[in-house]
Amino acid sequence: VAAFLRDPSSGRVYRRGKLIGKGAFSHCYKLTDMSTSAVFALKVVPRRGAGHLCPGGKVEREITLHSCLRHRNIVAFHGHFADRDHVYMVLEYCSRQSLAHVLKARHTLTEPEVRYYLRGLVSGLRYLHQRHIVHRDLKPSNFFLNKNMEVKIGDLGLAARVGPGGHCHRVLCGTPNFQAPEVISRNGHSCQSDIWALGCIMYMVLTGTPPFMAAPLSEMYQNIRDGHYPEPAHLSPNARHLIARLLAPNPGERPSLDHLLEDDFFTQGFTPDRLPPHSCHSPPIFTIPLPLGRLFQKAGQLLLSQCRPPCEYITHYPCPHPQRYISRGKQFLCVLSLPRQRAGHRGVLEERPPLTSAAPCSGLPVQEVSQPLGYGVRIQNLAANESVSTEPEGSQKLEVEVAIRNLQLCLDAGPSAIRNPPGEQQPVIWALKWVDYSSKYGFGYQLSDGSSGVLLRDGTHMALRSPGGQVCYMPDRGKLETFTLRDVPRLLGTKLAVLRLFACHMQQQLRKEGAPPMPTLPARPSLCLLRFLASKQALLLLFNNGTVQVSLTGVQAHLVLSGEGEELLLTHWEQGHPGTSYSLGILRSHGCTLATRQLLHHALCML
Ligand SMILES: Nc1ncnc2c1ncn2[C@@H]1O[C@H](COP(=O)(O)OP(=O)(O)OP(=O)(O)O)[C@@H](O)[C@H]1O
Repeated sequence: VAAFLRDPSSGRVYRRGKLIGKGAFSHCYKLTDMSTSAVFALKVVPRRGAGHLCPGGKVEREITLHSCLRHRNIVAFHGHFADRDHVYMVLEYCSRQSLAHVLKARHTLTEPEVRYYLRGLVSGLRYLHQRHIVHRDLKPSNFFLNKNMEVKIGDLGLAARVGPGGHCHRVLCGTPNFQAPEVISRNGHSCQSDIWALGCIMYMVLTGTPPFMAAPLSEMYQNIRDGHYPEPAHLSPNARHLIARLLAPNPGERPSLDHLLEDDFFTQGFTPDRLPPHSCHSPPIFTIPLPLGRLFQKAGQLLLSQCRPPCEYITHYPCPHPQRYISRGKQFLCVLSLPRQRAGHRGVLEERPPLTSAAPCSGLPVQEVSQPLGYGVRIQNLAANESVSTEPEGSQKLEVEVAIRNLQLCLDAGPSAIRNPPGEQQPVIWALKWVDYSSKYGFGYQLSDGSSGVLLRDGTHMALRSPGGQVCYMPDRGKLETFTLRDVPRLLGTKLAVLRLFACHMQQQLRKEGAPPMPTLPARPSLCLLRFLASKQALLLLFNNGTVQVSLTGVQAHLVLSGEGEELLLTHWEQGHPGTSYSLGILRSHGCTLATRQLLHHALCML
């Protein structure tokens, strides 16, 4: 191949660079446009072999199909030309080579990485299928990675258009390990056959080997037809379940690309927005025990820069380190506020937002201290004027009052008893797990119905509802915006990333603890955490539907007050026991134990 090449139709002159690699029919070189210095990959096919540019031939078909595609997850096709000896295709240069190269170095990938790659691949493949094109040769070596670790489907040498029946010619093509049952049975390749290949790839990147690889080939083909593959027992239940769905022998039973990302594997696990380049040769670190490490820090810095303009909200106490703010025995109220600043900026005092006259407690003496991550903390001395109203407009006062009334109702219901009355088991929504990182990002929690939420530092709330992965965002009290995971606006991307980090961490913790499967309860899109309050003995959570949860610190004991009026239900969990619920009527007739009363009382004092 000449050192300089000229595309006769555009007049562009290119300099051929080093050989990147060789395929069965082609060589690939680095290529530089002499006038713009733009770098490309040059795929060179010899004309004597597969490169016959005959109409309907392999190369002709590849060029015809590939040249009209434009998608961020498909290798871009920039042009083609030919000379006497070769056909040249000018392609987007993917400097980090392919997923096959990553696998060679890594052997297996982590689930968050697999979600990341699959999300890109599903997007690119959906684009192809919408244009009635099937790839027919999906495999790690055809998934290219650019400098930013974005994944791109490439090598459309075997791609074909499907006919009106949804199938293309009944030929046996593609890599044998990834061929679908209908392909080896010569029923033709369809979009579902590509989805089968995705299942094989998912299995392979998680376990290190393809699901079907027996020798002789006839035995492997039989396993493919039967959908028999070694059970990857060490993978998470969600991963195994999705693999089984993708590898359904009946093509009609495989999930469609439109619904694939709604599978629990995606909605119940963290998906990074990008991968670090070092993940090509070593596993990226996503889950570091609290504090959740660098990734959180990055997400948090982004969050700080993307949050709406400095907003103040009063912590009645989500303040993580109260002792820091108590000075000379005086009672202080902390007002945390986000400064207008760029991500990564660490200066605080110079950048703090000005006090506005609308600030809830303006007029009081104000002290300032600095915080390492870059937000200002204004401390207001309540002792100066304790009667001042600390409730901002549209506050949570009503919910607090309702919660106090309900706690009081239970306390007043009946006398102390030696043991709790006979209860029943009811499906109750409560927080099984939480992550308090409110000093930087927010308070994340995982509910018993499988959904997770985060009360962010700017007072907004975001939840990921299960099943289906609906994202519910509350920018303000009483306002609810819902999105599918795919449609979440870019502006909310970082908040979603923080929520997913929390969710991933909590799910892993629950898995480690061997938590029982979540019960299926009706989804409540508008359910959100209003406040959390911590004392030395307990954590109290207050939800906007009036539910109050008190969880004892150090001991596995939780009390949840849900419902209202005569429907009020007090549910009690103790280590190793299932939750037991008592109606108000039962409490009235039997009373409750002193321990339960003390917990109720403690919650009342906290509120
Ligand atoms: N757009 C690209 N950017 C960077 N490297 C590429 C690009 N396209 C191909 N390569 C690299 O060039 C080599 C040859 O790729 P090519 O697509 O020609 O063959 P293959 O996919 O490896 O084999 P086959 O054609 O037999 O499936 C591979 O190592 C591949 O990683």
